[in-house]
Amino acid sequence: MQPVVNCRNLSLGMGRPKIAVPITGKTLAEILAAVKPIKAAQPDLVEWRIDYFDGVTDAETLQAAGRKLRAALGDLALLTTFRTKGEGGERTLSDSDYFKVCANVLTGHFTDALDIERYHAEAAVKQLVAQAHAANVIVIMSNHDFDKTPAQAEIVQRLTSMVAFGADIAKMAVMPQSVADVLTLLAATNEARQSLSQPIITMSMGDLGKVSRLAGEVFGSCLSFATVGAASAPGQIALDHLRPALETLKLK
Ligand SMILES: O=C1C[C@@](O)(C(=O)O)C[C@@H](O)[C@@H]1O
Repeated sequence: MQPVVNCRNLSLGMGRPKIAVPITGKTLAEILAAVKPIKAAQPDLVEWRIDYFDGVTDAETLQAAGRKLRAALGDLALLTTFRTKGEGGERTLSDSDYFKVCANVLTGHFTDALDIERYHAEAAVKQLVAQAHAANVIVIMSNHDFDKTPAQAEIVQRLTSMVAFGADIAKMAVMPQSVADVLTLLAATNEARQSLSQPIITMSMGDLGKVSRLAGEVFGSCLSFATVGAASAPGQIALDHLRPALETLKLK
């Protein structure tokens, strides 16, 4: 039995990979304007990339915007992510501000899932995981390498350590410099999905890695990020192209 995580109305880890679409608006007006076309495209989940949002460091502004977004999304599952600059995000924050922002997301009660970056201080990461679980929020723990693709064993080890830190889902995004790097990511995905007790999300970024965003059901990644409008990382495929490809590659 493959591990499955339920998030709102989604079962992650079962069947075809689910499709997430990022919202990267800077203002509340831009964020809310993105909702209509995204809903029309019918993704499975929306990712709010709050590192793009101008008001992210003010708790009240963040929470008020989060509640408006939540209401606008209806029953669509929401993942909230602050991606730090060092991992490919828009904004630099001190570690303590990063954890404050994430805690403000949780006390705002608007999100179904929270992205927590693995490579911050262990005690702080574990405390945030506990806070998320107490609030019934799914933890998607993450690590991004925008320069290279680590060795297969290293990718598996990082995903394994995320599960050891309490992740409900472990996520790894890497940059390929060669076709062999894409194969490394796919092999690591297949290995980790067999050894871990939780579902995983992986992707090889950029054009070379696009194939990894299509083939999750075969290799073991439960979610693929697609675009409706702006992309939030290199290599993301338009949702209208991704969905039929995932259906085509579906395992009977
Ligand atoms: O972790 C990820 C994956 C991602 O980096 C991608 O490559 O699709 C896009 C990010 O918005 C998201 O938080």
